[in-house]
Amino acid sequence: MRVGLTGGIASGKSTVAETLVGLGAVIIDSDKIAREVVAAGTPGLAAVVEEFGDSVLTAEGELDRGKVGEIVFADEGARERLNQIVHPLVGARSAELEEAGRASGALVINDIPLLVEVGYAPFFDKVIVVDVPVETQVERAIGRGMSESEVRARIKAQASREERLAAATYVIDNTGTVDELRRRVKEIYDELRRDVAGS
Ligand SMILES: CC(C)(COP(=O)(O)OP(=O)(O)OC[C@H]1O[C@@H](n2cnc3c(N)ncnc32)[C@H](O)[C@@H]1O)[C@@H](O)C(=O)NCCC(=O)NCCS
Ligand SMILES: Nc1ncnc2c1ncn2[C@@H]1O[C@H](COP(=O)(O)OP(=O)(O)OP(=O)(O)O)[C@@H](O)[C@H]1O
Repeated sequence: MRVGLTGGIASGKSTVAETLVGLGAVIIDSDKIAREVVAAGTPGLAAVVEEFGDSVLTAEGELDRGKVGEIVFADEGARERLNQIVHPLVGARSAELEEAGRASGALVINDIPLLVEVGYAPFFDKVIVVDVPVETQVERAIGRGMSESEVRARIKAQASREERLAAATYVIDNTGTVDELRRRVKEIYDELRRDVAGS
């Protein structure tokens, strides 16, 4: 059984993922893998530099993420070109990790912020969507140090709430407290474990 976890920026995915790990699940974190595949010295980084030029590198030869963010969240064409380089690399690495996780007998959950945007929903048996209103996303992202314009540009580059909810098997409403969130996550985890045991 393939399980995906998604939600817009600052919706609470990492908090959900951390709770799932505490319950015994293995999480495959696409954001983390997306950083690894463009780390210094990787073919992924070389491909990004070929497309966007040397100016996206820091003095230390790493990807200047702030700069790339400024470019791609203001220009859909540039974002598409970056996605086309990074997403296949993330997909390949995720598949390897998923196989290893499954071999351990744990429930494996793919945390993919762009699951709906990239059209992956049909490849998952269950999709967990973390849902909050846009204004809550903005508030929480600002609380974590992002500027309002940065967060709104990212939200504009993502699926709408409605599009995400249409793909959901389970919806996690994260407008309450973190304790409430954790309780809902436990319910879903228990149900998924029962499903796996019964299949
Ligand atoms: C543009 C980059 C360099 C900005 O890096 P930065 O460190 O500021 O952000 P980070 O990677 O931590 O992403 C934060 C959040 O931004 C949003 N986001 C990131 N990339 C995208 C994208 N291509 N489209 C829409 N939203 C995105 C997601 O909600 C993500 O959780 C980076 O996000 C990137 O390489 N994006 C392309 C790869 C990608 O799609 N990653 C997301 C999941 S695979
Ligand atoms: N129920 C909640 N009440 C208040 N704050 C919350 C709640 N859930 C999460 N947060 C806070 O909101 C912020 C975003 O949460 P989190 O990092 O889990 O989201 P995310 O979807 O993983 O974000 P990103 O898309 O940036 O990776 C964090 O600072 C987190 O502590």
